[in-house]
Amino acid sequence: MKKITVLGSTGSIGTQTLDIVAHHPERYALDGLAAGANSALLIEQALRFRPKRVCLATEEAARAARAALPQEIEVLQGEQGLVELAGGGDADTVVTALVGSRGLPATLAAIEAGRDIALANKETLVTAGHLVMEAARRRGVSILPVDSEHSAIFQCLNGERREDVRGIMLTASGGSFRDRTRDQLRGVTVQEALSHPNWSMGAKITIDSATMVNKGLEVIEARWLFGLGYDDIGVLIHPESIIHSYVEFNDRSVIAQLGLPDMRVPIQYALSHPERHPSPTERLSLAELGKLTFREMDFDRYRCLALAYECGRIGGTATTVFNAANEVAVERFLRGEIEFLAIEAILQQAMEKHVSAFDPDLGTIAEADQWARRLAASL
Ligand SMILES: NC(=O)C1=CN([C@@H]2O[C@H](COP(=O)(O)OP(=O)(O)OC[C@H]3O[C@@H](n4cnc5c(N)ncnc54)[C@H](OP(=O)(O)O)[C@@H]3O)[C@@H](O)[C@H]2O)C=CC1
Ligand SMILES: CC(=O)[C@@H](O)[C@H](O)COP(=O)(O)O
Ligand SMILES: [Mn+2]
Repeated sequence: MKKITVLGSTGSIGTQTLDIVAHHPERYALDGLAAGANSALLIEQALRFRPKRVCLATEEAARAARAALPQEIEVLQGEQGLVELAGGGDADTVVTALVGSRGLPATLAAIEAGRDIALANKETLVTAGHLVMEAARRRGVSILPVDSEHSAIFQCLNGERREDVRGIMLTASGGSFRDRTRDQLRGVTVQEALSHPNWSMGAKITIDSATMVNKGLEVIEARWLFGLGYDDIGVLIHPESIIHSYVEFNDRSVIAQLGLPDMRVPIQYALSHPERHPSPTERLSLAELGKLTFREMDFDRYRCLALAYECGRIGGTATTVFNAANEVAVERFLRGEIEFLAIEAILQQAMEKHVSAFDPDLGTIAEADQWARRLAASL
């Protein structure tokens, strides 16, 4: 029986992880659950799956959980509670499914405690990839990708020698506005931006997908997960999201991973690796689909992706700043404070003003993150 802790259990990835756990009660049990303020759903999950401990971000939500849950389920609270939940208990794997760089301390705590990480929270790698990967190496823990593209690459690399890899290609749906020109992006609404063509996801990543920041974060995520240079990581628009990514080898062979757009497949693989178990998801029928289409990435149309590559190549705190400025800009767009195209403008300005610090420690990363947040809030 594999014991699992889910950070962000009430979100899109979190609820789908619990779906997988429910589908395989003989294989998986929950050790801990954490959420932000949604105490109602977390209580429901805790009563159903009976973890030993839960954590909520706000005091009010934690109070509600203490009142509703039996005494044997311990209720933790706040950032410190999250770190305790991730690093304590006896989970084999911690699924990092909360959103944003706030996931970093808990991810590091889980790694230090020797837990394997099923990593959805890509912002932690973008913010401090070198620290996360170095801690994982030192503690001998596996970082198993949940992100669909990285799960695809991970599967394609299975049994291959790294020196035989020529490069990887991450596929991108193109997001909510893929059929619009830049001019047509002026005045788009939050509602329009939130309607992703293929995936049902949390609000922040859905906006990231529309700006193509998501693919930028994924390029940086891939750099850390697979140890590749930025010249060897490409992005291709694939509107159907059936080919989740592919690897090209030196002999010109290309190995791709395909499947319907359903995150329960990569989530389950991150938990079952190296085994594969029956899945509660639909089968892919290429005959029914008939055709798959592709478009060259247009870096003038999707300038945020070009910016992400630039930050990645600079390295150090440049990616920390890119991520933090984006988190704030997306929150502001979702609140209706700024236009869609202002997200890109804020990222551009943050990058122009930032002087990257190299090989930053946690303190330097926290400073850069806070600096970028203040700047992005003021622009
Ligand atoms: N959704 C998807 O298909 C994919 C997502 N990812 C990545 O996975 C991560 C999660 O995305 P997604 O599931 O879409 O996001 P959601 O917004 O759906 O869920 C976010 C989760 O984080 C919790 N949370 C928010 N604030 C805090 C906090 N302060 N402390 C603890 N928990 C908190 C939320 O709790 P509450 O409900 O209480 O607010 C919720 O459980 C992101 O990094 C995203 O980029 C990667 C690939 C695909
Ligand atoms: C499901 C998943 O992994 C998302 O990160 C997805 O990639 C978003 O779709 P885009 O290809 O539009 O960014
Ligand atoms: Mn993805």
